[in-house]
Amino acid sequence: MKFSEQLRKKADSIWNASFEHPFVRGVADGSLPIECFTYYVQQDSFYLSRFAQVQAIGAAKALDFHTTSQMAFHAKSTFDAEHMLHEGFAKDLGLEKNSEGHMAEEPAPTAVAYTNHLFSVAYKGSLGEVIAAILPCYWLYWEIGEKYKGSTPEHPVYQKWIDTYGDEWFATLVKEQINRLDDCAKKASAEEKQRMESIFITSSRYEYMFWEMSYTLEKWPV
Ligand SMILES: Cc1ncc(CO)c(N)n1
Ligand SMILES: Cc1ncsc1CCO
Repeated sequence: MKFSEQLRKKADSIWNASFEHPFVRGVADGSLPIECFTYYVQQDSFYLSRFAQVQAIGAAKALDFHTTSQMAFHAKSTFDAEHMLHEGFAKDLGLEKNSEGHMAEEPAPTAVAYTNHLFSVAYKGSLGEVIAAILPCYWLYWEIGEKYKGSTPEHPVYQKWIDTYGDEWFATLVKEQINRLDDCAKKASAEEKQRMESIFITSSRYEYMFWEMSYTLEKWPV
């Protein structure tokens, strides 16, 4: 079994919890309160701005020219996706970007914790560990897109979100990173692969927590 398949299997119960989360189900059937989605878009705009920085650190960590170029291309694609997806939402939902170029008035505890996890891996880990950290973000959304492709939430904003992650351009990016994970794993020691697994599980847990954060409109307690 490929290393990516092993990780996917280990994360299965965590990913199933995401598929069934009321936020995800609510987008698919149109029942999600719009204030939860607006809050999600703001926090996700912050998240993706940090995600692109982590991809760029991955570009710098790559050991060959081609991978550096591809990782930098992926950082640019994250910006393009954020722009494409969230710009439309911003108009519909009445949101604006701040001086850092994202929409969160204040990043919420889970969004800060998740992006700090990504940064910690990016600064101290190998490229393989960086890919293990960012892969659940790609792969989980791809599976959500595939799962809910046929849904028609009768809400233009929710429909656009489902269509984006069910689209072929996204699938191509995801498959490339799954292959990169397997390439890195082939060259990694047993200890490094153990770290990659643990990092992948942590990111999977944070993906679940990101839905919960959005559904409950999480705030700092003080
Ligand atoms: C939190 C989060 N994870 C993954 C994606 C999709 O890449 C996203 N937009 N936001
Ligand atoms: C993971 C992800 N999310 C939005 S775009 C993208 C991939 C950018 O390469």
